[in-house]
Amino acid sequence: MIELKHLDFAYEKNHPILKDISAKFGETGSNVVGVIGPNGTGKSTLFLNLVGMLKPTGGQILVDDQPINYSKKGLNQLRQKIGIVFQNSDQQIFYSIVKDDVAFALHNLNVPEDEIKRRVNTILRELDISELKDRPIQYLSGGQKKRVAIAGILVLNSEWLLLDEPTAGLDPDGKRRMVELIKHLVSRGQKIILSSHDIDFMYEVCDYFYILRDGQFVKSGKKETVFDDEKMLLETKLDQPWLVKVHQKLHLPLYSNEEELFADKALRAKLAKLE
Ligand SMILES: Nc1ncnc2c1ncn2[C@@H]1O[C@H](COP(=O)(O)OP(=O)(O)OP(=O)(O)O)[C@@H](O)[C@H]1O
Repeated sequence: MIELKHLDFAYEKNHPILKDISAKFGETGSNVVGVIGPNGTGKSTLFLNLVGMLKPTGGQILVDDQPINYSKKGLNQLRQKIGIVFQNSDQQIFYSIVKDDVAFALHNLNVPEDEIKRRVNTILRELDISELKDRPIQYLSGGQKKRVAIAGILVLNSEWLLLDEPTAGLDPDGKRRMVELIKHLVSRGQKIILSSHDIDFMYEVCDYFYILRDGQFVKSGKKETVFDDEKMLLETKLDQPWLVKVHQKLHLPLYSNEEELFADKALRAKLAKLE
């Protein structure tokens, strides 16, 4: 579990970005946690605090009940528990060829060569990018680069995966593939914390949400309830997921994804009667 205890963070003195945030990620049994909020409210800053790249200016972060240890050794250990994929995947590319880049962190941890090969091959297969193995990263598409960046983190088998804006720049097909990938990772036990402005994408993949406004969590809850207050969402410059709108305004059941809606036989029968 990742616990935030009265977390404060400021880049500059007297200009707080995160203010007295307390939360327990993983406590509710939710495996996919969404952090949503308007531009510049501190989502990326929060993520960088969670992986120890930024140090809180107040309060603390506990991972499995232990405060983060900011020594080089402590941060290396933390990376094996929490991995992050940045919004801009280019920021975390260290080698020019895919397989070398994915192996980068394992080399740093002195994992034996044959074990590295095995893990890299397994993860590339799992992410459906085996054919990219020997390709130069600079010629890959944005979606392919994103997958390579995710592979480079997953190869560490970390318990938590932080994805900052994973659908940024992806076309509808890339977005669908990202949904599938997240669902696949979750099905094999991966815990994920996500941030994205794409509210329908977030509604589809996350099961628990934290709403961040002006550096504080103003609301948190399960996907079934956290979006029920349209006024509060508008004040926070957020939209309701379209399935929640359909539920509230047309009094249809609350579906958790599009497929559920289109597969609703009772609804289809009612609509057929109207024709
Ligand atoms: N390195 C930095 N130095 C100073 N201020 C920064 C730095 N990085 C971010 N900020 C400021 O901190 C605030 C929060 O930024 P952050 O990137 O965490 O927000 P965000 O919620 O992730 O935004 P977005 O939705 O646009 O990605 C912003 O006002 C931003 O300008």
